[in-house]
Amino acid sequence: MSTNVVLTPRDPKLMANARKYSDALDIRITDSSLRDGSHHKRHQFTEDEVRAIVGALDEAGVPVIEVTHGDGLGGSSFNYGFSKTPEQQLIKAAAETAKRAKIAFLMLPGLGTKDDIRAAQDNGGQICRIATHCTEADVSIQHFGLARDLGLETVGFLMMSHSQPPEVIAKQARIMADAGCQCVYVVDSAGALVLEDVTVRVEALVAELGDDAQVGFHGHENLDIAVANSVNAIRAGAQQIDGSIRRFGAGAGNTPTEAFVGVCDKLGITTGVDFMKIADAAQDVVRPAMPSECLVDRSAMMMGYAGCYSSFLKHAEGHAERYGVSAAAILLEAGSRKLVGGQEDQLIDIALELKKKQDANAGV
Ligand SMILES: CC[C@H](O)CC(=O)C(=O)O
Ligand SMILES: [Mn+2]
Repeated sequence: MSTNVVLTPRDPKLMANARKYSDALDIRITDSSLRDGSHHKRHQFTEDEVRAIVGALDEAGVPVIEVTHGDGLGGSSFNYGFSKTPEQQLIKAAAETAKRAKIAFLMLPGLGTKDDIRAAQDNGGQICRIATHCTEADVSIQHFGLARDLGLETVGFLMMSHSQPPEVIAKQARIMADAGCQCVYVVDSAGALVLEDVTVRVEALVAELGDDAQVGFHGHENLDIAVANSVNAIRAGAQQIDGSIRRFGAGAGNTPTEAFVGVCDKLGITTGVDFMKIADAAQDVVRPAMPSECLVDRSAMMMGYAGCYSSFLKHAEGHAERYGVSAAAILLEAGSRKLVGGQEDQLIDIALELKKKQDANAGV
């Protein structure tokens, strides 16, 4: 367990790397509300909402803004939920609106294609974020190769990082870095990592990657500690951190960008984001575009507790209503079965099994 209690002085080589990718900021924040928040919004973003949110984030100084369907390029489908507005149109609107921020997009190999990456770049996307389950980094190799050939900046997402020990995800991070990934993220998809769980994973990646690639952290708020987890990630050497303004993300949402910026200000960690402006943006621009607040409610807590993929929440709520069972019970069971993204259909099986048990208990 780490004994770090203050911001770790960085290796000068890593800091040089940070300057290369992060414009001399201590850490670089990526706001994911227009991608991770797409889950909470059931993929119903309009172009006007994207322009308004990008404008406000850009004005506040957020350096990177991610825009895509919640499940990444090509996610608009029966299984994941159809987008109201084609994501490529939203990426284009974001790129047209941003004056300073770079626009990032997410893709999961097998769901998005190489042509989707090319289209996103044509529409103004500059950072290609490629996500795999944390034991399957090898499926991203050709996509990182393409992204680098196209001159895109690259980020890798090791999803469900709570489910594997540090040494396993460090080896997976090495696969991504060798394939051309410039920053590998520990992704706490379930919001299940608790404080030192983050520290040891980030430290393992930093040790493995050295100055070959940066390390990032993407948190979820299901157990209400995403800001603290993100600070731990920085102390362990992470140089890129994801937030979502107003926590607008899957499950209980992500690390709230505005609170995180405030905490960084107080800790002397430079983000380049103006706290007053981001606080205003959260309240005045982003909240009106949200269908509801992202809450640490019973279902969200079950996801963090059981290690369940945050984007299952809306699917589980739909099945719970349809079959008259508890969404929290579906999510708890999905966590114990270790379901991963792409297995959304199995939530229906769980709901039906719960219904059968419930009916049997009631003598139906
Ligand atoms: C694309 C699926 C997923 O929402 C990516 C992500 O943000 C996570 O795993 O937390
Ligand atoms: Mn997420």
